Amino acid sequence: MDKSLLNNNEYSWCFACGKDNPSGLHMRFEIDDDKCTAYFTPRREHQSYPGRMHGGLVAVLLDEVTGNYLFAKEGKPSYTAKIEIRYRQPLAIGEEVVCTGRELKRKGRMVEMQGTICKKDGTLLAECLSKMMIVDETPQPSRKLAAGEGEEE
Ligand SMILES: CCCCC/C=C\C/C=C\C/C=C\C/C=C\CCCC(=O)SCCNC(=O)CCNC(=O)[C@H](O)C(C)(C)COP(=O)(O)OP(=O)(O)OC[C@H]1O[C@@H](n2cnc3c(N)ncnc32)[C@H](O)[C@@H]1OP(=O)(O)O
Repeated sequence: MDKSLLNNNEYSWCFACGKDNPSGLHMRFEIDDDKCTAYFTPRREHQSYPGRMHGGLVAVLLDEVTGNYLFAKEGKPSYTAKIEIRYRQPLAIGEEVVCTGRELKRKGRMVEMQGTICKKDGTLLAECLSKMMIVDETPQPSRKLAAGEGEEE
């Protein structure tokens, strides 16, 4: 993998894992041969209805853990082309969960991924099936940001 990509200043603003994004989730990952794992504890600012994590942010956890597995394996970014989520049980605010991403199969540049989120006792809370397209180019920042516009005043 080209480690210089990971030190790219723009990448460090990723909402899910970017270390410089003050509004981000700051996810961290462990990569094995066949899977990526992330541990995450939803906080109050991630809430939808009282006590439960917002479903859109649950989708971020699944999207990121699958995308990270593919990036670690390929050394290239991939874009989410499709993601289908089954929300089985709520993710409780303050309770750590285990997120896992794996590859199921691929055809050309399109890779089918599976993501799961479980409680520490193994109870399945949410799962996804997604399609990710591997890309050769390095994603570019928006022209406005590159020109120094679009930052907060
Ligand atoms: C500035 C520097 C930054 C540096 C960063 C560098 C590195 C990053 C480092 C680390 C990354 C680490 C981890 C990543 C973690 C998480 C990942 C997050 C991912 C995202 O958060 S990402 C944002 C949301 N996402 C998008 O923003 C995608 C928008 N979209 C597109 O960009 C295009 O849409 C694209 C590329 C998907 C495809 O476009 P395309 O032009 O390449 O391909 P095309 O459309 O021609 O399709 C070719 C064949 O795929 C089939 N096909 C297409 N789509 C399909 C679908 N959904 N279902 C079934 N089949 C499909 C067609 O039917 C055709 O099939 P056939 O050839 O048989 O006809």
